[in-house]
Amino acid sequence: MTTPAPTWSFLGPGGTFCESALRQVAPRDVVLDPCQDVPTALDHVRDRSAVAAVVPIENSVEGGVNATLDNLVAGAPLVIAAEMAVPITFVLAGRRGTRLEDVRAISTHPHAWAQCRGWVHQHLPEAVYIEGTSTSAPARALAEADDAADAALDYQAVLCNPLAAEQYHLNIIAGGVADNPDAVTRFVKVCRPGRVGEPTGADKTTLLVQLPHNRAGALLDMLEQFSVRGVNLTRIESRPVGDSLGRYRFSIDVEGHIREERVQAAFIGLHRTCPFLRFLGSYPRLDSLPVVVPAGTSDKDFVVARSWVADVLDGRTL
Ligand SMILES: O=C(O)C(=O)C[C@]1(C(=O)O)C=C[C@@H](O)C=C1
Repeated sequence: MTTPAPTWSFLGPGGTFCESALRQVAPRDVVLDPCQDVPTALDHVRDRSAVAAVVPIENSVEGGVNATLDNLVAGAPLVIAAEMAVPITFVLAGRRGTRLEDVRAISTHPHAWAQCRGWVHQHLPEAVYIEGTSTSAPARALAEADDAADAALDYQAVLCNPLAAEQYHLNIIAGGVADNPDAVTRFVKVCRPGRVGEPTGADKTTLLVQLPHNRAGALLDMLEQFSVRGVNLTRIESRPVGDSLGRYRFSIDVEGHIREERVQAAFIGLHRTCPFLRFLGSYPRLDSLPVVVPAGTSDKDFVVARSWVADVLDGRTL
């Protein structure tokens, strides 16, 4: 009996940067499940119609991707299993015959627009922006618009992945469009939670934590849970809880794996002192750089210290 090919959801349609990220890690026989937005892609993992989703989480120009950060806190728990980075450059593409001077309106994903605003301002200062659900959705719509419907489309060009321009047979009006040529977006592969795997020595852990309300020093106390255990933070972002002003959750990446003692100890401290804590996965870090474990915080240090306590309790140590 052959096992069916796994289905992976992602922000579609085909040709998004998200699909480029998925291709880095998905098995060859993957069944693609392109979704119209990030929450739908994540819900397909929750309802078991997909085994994994690939979604953007952090953009080097725009920062955290709120659609992903907010969904990971809201629905049934999911965990990050891998991270991928995709260098981002755009092309300005249109239907055959469209010239730069014909472009009065451009559609793309808001993050893409944020990364190309300067270029557009310089080359098409009059062009207006039409929001798209992804970089490739307006590309596909432009390609599918027949001449009769063309008048109904309110844009003449899109900013998209060069792969999308190719896939939808659009003409490239301008290539290498980007205000920052080194822009990178970090994507994550997200799965349903299961038994946590083993550490590789070069891991990252993602979590969400909410501070106790209205308490002086609450943020400092939370950060100390990491610093006293030698756990280094690589990202921290605040997101409003949503129910009233002034209440925030923090989305945090730390170096290390939840199977490591010092990371576990930090989680235990947070669990004792914060009203909300969600573990969002321990996974190999992209750059494979081994995590530096400060003196006194290695697993061995914890084991030795615990056995000293056991000796005290048993009356073996004075
Ligand atoms: O629309 C796409 O192609 C996506 O993969 C989404 C996304 C994002 O959310 O940031 C990813 C990379 C680019 O920065 C622009 C858009």
